[in-house]
Amino acid sequence: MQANLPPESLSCDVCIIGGGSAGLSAAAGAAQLGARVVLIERGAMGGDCLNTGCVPSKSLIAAAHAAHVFTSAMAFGVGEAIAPKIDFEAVHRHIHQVIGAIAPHDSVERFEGLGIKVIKETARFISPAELAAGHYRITARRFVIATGSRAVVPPVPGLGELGPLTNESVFDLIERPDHLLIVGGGPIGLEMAQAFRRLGSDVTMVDVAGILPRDEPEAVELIRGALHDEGIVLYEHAKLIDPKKGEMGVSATIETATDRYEITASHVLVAAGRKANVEDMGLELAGVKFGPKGIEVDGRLRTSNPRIFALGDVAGGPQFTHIAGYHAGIFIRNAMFGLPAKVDYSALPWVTYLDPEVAHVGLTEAEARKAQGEVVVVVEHMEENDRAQAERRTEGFIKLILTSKGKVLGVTIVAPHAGEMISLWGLVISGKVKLSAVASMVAPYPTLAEISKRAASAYFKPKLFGRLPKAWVGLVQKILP
Ligand SMILES: Cc1cc2nc3c(=O)[nH]c(=O)nc-3n(C[C@H](O)[C@H](O)[C@H](O)COP(=O)(O)OP(=O)(O)OC[C@H]3O[C@@H](n4cnc5c(N)ncnc54)[C@H](O)[C@@H]3O)c2cc1C
Ligand SMILES: NC(=O)c1ccc[n+]([C@@H]2O[C@H](COP(=O)([O-])OP(=O)(O)OC[C@H]3O[C@@H](n4cnc5c(N)ncnc54)[C@H](O)[C@@H]3O)[C@@H](O)[C@H]2O)c1
Repeated sequence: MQANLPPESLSCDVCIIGGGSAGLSAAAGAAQLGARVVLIERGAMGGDCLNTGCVPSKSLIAAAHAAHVFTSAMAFGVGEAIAPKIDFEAVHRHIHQVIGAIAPHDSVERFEGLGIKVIKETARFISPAELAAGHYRITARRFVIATGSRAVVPPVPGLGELGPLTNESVFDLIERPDHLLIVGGGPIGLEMAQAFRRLGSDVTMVDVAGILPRDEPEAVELIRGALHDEGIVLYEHAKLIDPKKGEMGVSATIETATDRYEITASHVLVAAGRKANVEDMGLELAGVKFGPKGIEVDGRLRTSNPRIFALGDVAGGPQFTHIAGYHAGIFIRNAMFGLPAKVDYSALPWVTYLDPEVAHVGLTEAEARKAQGEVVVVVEHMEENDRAQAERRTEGFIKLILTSKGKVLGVTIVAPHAGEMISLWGLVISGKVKLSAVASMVAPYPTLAEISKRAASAYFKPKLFGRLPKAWVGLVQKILP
């Protein structure tokens, strides 16, 4: 913060608010194309993903996976049934070492090295074409709002007063919670539930609706069972009532359609959805419209002020780091190359990093039926996959949603490393690759990824081994010497 300095005017081609995944990608792209770029970030460079989101959560999950190996190795004849000793301070150190290892990539120094002026201040529009950040007054040909989102504390009386953990504080814990109560069963809540459970915490989760509402019901069912088997207590379609500080930490009532449960927990984590960061930014002065979901944008990510774009979580669409990067690409094509590029989410992938992972791309069966009417569904189970058998991980499946002509509309995979396997299907959808290409590819044996070839082949099986091919083969065999 540079206090009491006289106002300094800056003029640039692109001024970006927010140094998270969206803002950093847009800044790097524009600067490398020769634009004069100013980037304003009030907090830590890297935003949520690096500091309080993807990176710490996946690091915690990696620690939890290591712990789980101890208790699951017996099935292979390895070890004995003992819970591993968890040094939670060392887990915390591991998480922050990983953040530290990635941080230079998102650092002020790296971006200054690209010729970008980085200002560590809070930005606020003062007119449709000017903003203030500290003592700077900045005018730009184009502005980008990439201010991200934050956790919502739902309006449950008493919950806010508890000062619950959110993604901003949970990775700062240096002591393992004895009993973690998680409010919200979306991807954040579930990933944290399994990770903390595997590291030895008791975990109770409550969701007003059902868990993972955007995923295929079969995937949700499988995950529900897996979490239950690991000892996570899950209340769905349930209400949290009257949480308050008690002797054990926090006490509360959970009410389902049929029962009421009194619970106590040592810590509460809120993971009940996100709110776009739109406040106190002078958006009204800039003529930028916004609503409860975030800033209103058109297909080219332009706001109601055509000089100003909104990217990433703040733009009210899907909230993923890869979408923030994708948005930055759309901005670059529009603002730098003058191309009318529009967002297209038809090949949008997402992965929930549970064990097994739940990976999806494109439409779900319900969405496809709504959009297309009739669809063809192919399901192949991991039981049929030799590698899954060898690794004793046969619980998952792949589900393809196809048109009657075999065009791929959507795919879900539930399996270890499903997130690594889903990219193939993203390419199939976005590149309009034929299903027959997947069916005829040579997949290395034995890999979990063979399940994709198997599912694609299953679609052609009735045609391949049907009456006509048989008749043809019969004829050819008569002719062949
Ligand atoms: C626990 C958790 C786990 C996640 N895991 C995954 C995952 O595995 N995979 C995935 O794809 N996504 C994941 N996400 C989502 C992902 O983190 C976000 O979608 C992504 O970080 C959004 O990037 P962004 O640039 O839009 O916003 P952010 O990263 O939030 O960046 C916005 C930046 O703007 C700054 N800012 C805000 N207002 C101002 C202002 N007025 N002036 C100056 N600066 C300002 C903020 O300080 C912040 O640094 C996860 C999120 C959470 C919370
Ligand atoms: N693996 C990933 O890619 C990943 C991981 C974490 C987060 N994210 C991103 O972050 C976003 C936010 O995640 P999230 O899990 O916070 O939100 P979410 O909106 O996905 O899920 C929130 C859940 O909280 C429940 N809920 C809402 N109010 C409640 C209340 N009063 N009591 C109990 N439950 C309540 C909802 O029913 C819902 O199931 C996701 O949409 C995703 O885009 C991605």
